[in-house]
Amino acid sequence: VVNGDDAVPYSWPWQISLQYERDGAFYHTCGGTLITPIWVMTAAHCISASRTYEVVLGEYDMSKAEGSEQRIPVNPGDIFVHPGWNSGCVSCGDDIALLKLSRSAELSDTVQLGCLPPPDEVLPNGYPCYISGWGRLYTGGPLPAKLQQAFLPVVDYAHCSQPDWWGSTVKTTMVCAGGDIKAGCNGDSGGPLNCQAPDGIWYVHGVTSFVSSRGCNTLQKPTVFTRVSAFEAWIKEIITNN
Ligand SMILES: CC(C)c1ccc(NC(=O)[C@H](Cc2ccccc2)NC(=O)[C@H](CCCC[NH3+])NC(=O)C(F)(F)F)cc1
Repeated sequence: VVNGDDAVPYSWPWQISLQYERDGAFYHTCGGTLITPIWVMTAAHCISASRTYEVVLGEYDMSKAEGSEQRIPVNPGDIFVHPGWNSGCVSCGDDIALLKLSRSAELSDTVQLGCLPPPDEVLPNGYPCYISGWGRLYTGGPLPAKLQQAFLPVVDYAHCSQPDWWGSTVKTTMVCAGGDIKAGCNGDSGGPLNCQAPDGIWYVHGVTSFVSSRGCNTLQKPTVFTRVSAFEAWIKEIITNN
């Protein structure tokens, strides 16, 4: 997250860290959202068939063990990438995947479920949301130890698809947010776009998908998210049948 702040510890208790194994150690590669005690929602582009993954819940400061972490392996056969995803075409969309955990997460005040928005709900321009993640602090920069967050207002499709914004790269199955000096960055992929409803409930409206290859916080190139409300039938189908 570029130009964000340290989140209040465990204030986004559905945020997870997706980690892959290399030479016997695990490394953060993407964010994700716990949506049921055994299902995590992340980005399809986070998944490589050849890798072994673990999900870390109840994480805040990556540099120390704080007692609330739960490390749960993901079995290779329990990774469901959206059938429409094309790894050579991030702008084609469908950048969403579901991971079934090998055991149930224990819910607590540091590990909670993220709520899915009403199906097909599209937020208006300027709606206040927050991105959270352990992605780079600036383009090419370091990963933070503590979970970061940044205020990222929604840029509606009418604005986001303007020629000098994302043009035809953005689709209606995506949500844009930001476009100023705050942005997601590598390592935030797969994580949530958190938006509070009038009744005070937080909903996860986006899965962090892409930023401009000219740099994470490029003006008029808002961070682009998979629009969760466009994929609820698929999410329900996968969770019901597996
Ligand atoms: C034109 C369109 C096809 C398009 C193609 C690629 C991109 N962006 C990118 O490829 C930039 C490149 C980059 C590297 C380093 C720093 C900043 C940006 N990376 C990204 O946007 C990667 C997803 C890449 C998926 C494809 N392999 N996502 C992210 O970094 C995140 F965190 F924002 F989700 C954006 C749009």
